Amino acid sequence: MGYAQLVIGPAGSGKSTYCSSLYQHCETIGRRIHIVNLDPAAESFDYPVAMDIRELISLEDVMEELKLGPNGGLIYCMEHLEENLDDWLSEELNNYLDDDYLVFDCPGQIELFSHVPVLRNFVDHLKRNNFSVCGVYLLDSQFMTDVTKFISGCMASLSAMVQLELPHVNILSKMDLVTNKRDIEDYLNPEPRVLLSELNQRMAPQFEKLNKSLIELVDEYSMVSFLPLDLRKESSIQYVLSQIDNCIQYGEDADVKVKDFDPEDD
Ligand SMILES: Nc1nc2c(ncn2[C@@H]2O[C@H](COP(=O)(O)OP(=O)(O)OP(=O)(O)O)[C@@H](O)[C@H]2O)c(=O)[nH]1
Ligand SMILES: [Mg+2]
Repeated sequence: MGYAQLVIGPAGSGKSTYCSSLYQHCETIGRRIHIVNLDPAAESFDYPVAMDIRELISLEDVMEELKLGPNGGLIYCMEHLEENLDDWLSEELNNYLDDDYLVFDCPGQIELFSHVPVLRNFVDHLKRNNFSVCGVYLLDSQFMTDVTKFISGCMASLSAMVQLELPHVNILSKMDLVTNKRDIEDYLNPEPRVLLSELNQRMAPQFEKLNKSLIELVDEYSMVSFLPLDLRKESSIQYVLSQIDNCIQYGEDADVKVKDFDPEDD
């Protein structure tokens, strides 16, 4: 059994930075993880790249040869990945051991996890290869300034959850930039009733029924639970990681690995 995180979320929400901080954290505590780049447009990395979609296809070539723009080009690259799951991905996965832990750094184009089937098929392929996979959805805390943005962030995350059908962890990223923690606290574990009343205050009266349905939806899917992530704090990274590990039942094997690092063995 392998383990994997699929790191998704809107453009610029901090996915690649999260991957690199996670890598550093794991290096510090002596835990083996591998970060995979799935973004054909990525140019530089703060982490060692274990697998790289750019070895399969180059966005630059696609844009030039097919006369596509950056987003159409990206979709083409991802569809190419989809067609090569059995060849390229399976072959790459062969390099990893049974209990290895892979973290996939995805592109930020939101259509990839709302209605384009590429990532769904990617995940299904991982599952067929015996990986236990968790969707890790990052949302930028900078946008959590009012209830309407919170709800639209929840909806985007929900569409990823419905599309991918994975255990799902929501993260509020860039907590170091939040100056007034109290503003955010309202959205970390909010009362549905409070959200509804805020929403009704913000919107014209004809939206009241819609607002009620939206809040019920968000509440029923337990979407209103975000883990705050402050990358300056090891404890924050560790907590988020432990929650994700829990979701994919990574644990018993970890004990074995810790023993491997026992200095007495040297
Ligand atoms: N202050 C602060 N800035 C952050 C944090 N995480 C990311 N950033 C900044 O936010 C910007 C986007 O970060 P990335 O990690 O590239 O975001 P991404 O989600 O990988 O972006 P795409 O791959 O383009 O979708 C960069 O300028 C980062 O330096 C954080 O925790 N704190
Ligand atoms: Mg990125």
